[in-house]
Amino acid sequence: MQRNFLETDRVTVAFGGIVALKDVSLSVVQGKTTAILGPNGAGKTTLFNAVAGAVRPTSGKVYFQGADITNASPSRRCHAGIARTFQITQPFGGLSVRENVMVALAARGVTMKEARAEASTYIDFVGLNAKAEDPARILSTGQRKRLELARALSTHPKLLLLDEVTGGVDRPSIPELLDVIRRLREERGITIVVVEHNMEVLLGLADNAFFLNRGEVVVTGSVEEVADHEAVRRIYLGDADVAA
Ligand SMILES: Nc1ncnc2c1ncn2[C@@H]1O[C@H](COP(=O)(O)OP(=O)(O)OP(=O)(O)O)[C@@H](O)[C@H]1O
Repeated sequence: MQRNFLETDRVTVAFGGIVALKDVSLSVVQGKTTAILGPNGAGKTTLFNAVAGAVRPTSGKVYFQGADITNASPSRRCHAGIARTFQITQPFGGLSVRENVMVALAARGVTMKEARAEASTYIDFVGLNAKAEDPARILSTGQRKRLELARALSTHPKLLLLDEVTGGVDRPSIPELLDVIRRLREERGITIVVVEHNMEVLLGLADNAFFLNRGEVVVTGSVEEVADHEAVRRIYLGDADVAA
């Protein structure tokens, strides 16, 4: 059976009595940017965790590049080309931007000399050259997000899961962050899945979207179709629950 680049096949994740995901079938096309939308507690982070390997589905399967990775460890998935960023960025505050990227590279076992050279490439890519020797703790939220992207690049990802891309980022800094994300796809061929609340951002960034509510996919389609869907508009305008 021909499978898409990333697929979840009827994935259910239950934490005791709480069903965080219920029969979620997600399909991500290589080279496209896919958005995951939904109100608080809809299951977006749990879906990322199930793809990255931080949680195991209670039932269902996860496929990446045609291979069943449902039971693969997070490090095996990382090795296969899956990387993620987090809602709350966690750089080593006392280390410089350059050192933060080098630490990520060292985890891959490269020499210090190679790590320094490769780190420069990624720091340049995300536009943090001027901050390379500054400690990460003095970076703005937007700069931290870009540092996180540089760190993610060090794993040579084919698929990048971005949680709350613009969350906490001041408005004027959003365009340059989005520009980096677009270039990840255009120049590095990385397939991107984003969780993002800002509809304006999504319309300029994503091709397809999946809208989750209470752990279930309730709307899918192009990002424009999903943004225009009545249930989605209701949630975004009033934060009401679709099932209510
Ligand atoms: N480790 C866990 N143990 C118990 N319940 C959990 C766990 N992780 C998530 N949940 C529950 O699963 C549901 C989905 O949570 P999840 O964090 O995936 O939603 P989300 O869409 O990412 O929400 P937000 O937008 O607030 O980040 C919630 O009810 C949450 O409380």
